[in-house]
Amino acid sequence: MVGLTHLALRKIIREFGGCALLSMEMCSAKALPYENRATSPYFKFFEEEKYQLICQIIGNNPKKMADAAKRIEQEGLFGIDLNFGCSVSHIYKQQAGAYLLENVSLASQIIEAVKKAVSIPVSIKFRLPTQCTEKKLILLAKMFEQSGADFLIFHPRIYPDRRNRPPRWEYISVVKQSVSIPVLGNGNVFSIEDVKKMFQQTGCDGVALGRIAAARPFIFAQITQGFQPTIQTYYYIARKMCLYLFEFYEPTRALRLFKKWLPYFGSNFDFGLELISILSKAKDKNEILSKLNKIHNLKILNRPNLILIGQ
Ligand SMILES: Cc1cc2nc3c(=O)[nH]c(=O)nc-3n(C[C@H](O)[C@H](O)[C@H](O)COP(=O)(O)O)c2cc1C
Repeated sequence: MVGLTHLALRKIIREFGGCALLSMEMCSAKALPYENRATSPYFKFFEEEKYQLICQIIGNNPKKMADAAKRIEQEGLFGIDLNFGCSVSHIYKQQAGAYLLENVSLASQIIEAVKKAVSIPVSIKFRLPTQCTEKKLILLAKMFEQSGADFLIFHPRIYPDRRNRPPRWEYISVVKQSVSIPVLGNGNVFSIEDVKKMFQQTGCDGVALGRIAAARPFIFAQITQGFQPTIQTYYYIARKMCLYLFEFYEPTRALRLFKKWLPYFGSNFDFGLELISILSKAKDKNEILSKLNKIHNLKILNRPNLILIGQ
């Protein structure tokens, strides 16, 4: 997730534990072969997370996507995810992301080229195509499988649906039933109960968590290991997020990333907007930490208020 699944968030998630696979921030396929890990703001990872790390690439040129995939394999990461789901308008206009759902032949060429170039797992992250019918969705999922995808991550929203419309989980079942490769469902899963519901209602093989992972990085440990957070857990996360961001990134970027993360963190609390407003006025690491020290009496919501947050 752009601006969210950076080194700092991933490190906090890994420290709590319980997560199977993690995704980096999306990388441009065109740029990726030339990225320098020491200076790139996106193509950054720790040695110890490589075994569970997926790098998502975006682009529409089969050769460039294959070259990017080779670099990811050479770096020793777990897998490659092809972004066929991004609906942000400048990406769509460049005929990449969700646009590829409307050009099935090019999408298929990309998957085939990437699969031919590497032997690590290749997944497809996609959403509902426009003017979606069940038939169109089934054909699409089958095409992904036939072209060589190892698993699918499906977010059942149509381009350009906004986030206030709920994802249509019933379409996850349609995808699941049309292929024999694993299907991970995604969309508005914000609690253990939601995870259970998604498995039960859709028959999916796994669940991909987005915004809740930023709001509650312990969610994986909570689901798979019974971790019980306390109010102190939340203060700890905010402090760690600040310290890690300023350790891993230069100060301007670190401050920007901290502020980008704040609405997700704030969504956990009653009067979260007030918390966001206080912390977003901070101008550097010390100010964030000192403001955090002065925040007391946070009231945790059972369910974070994430529905309207996001791009
Ligand atoms: C800030 C932000 C950045 C995102 N960036 C990406 C991205 O780079 N690639 C991607 O496949 N999805 C991206 N997404 C979409 C999420 O992966 C996910 O599909 C969506 O948020 C729905 O899942 P959720 O309800 O669990 O958050 C992004 C979402 C947000 C809010």
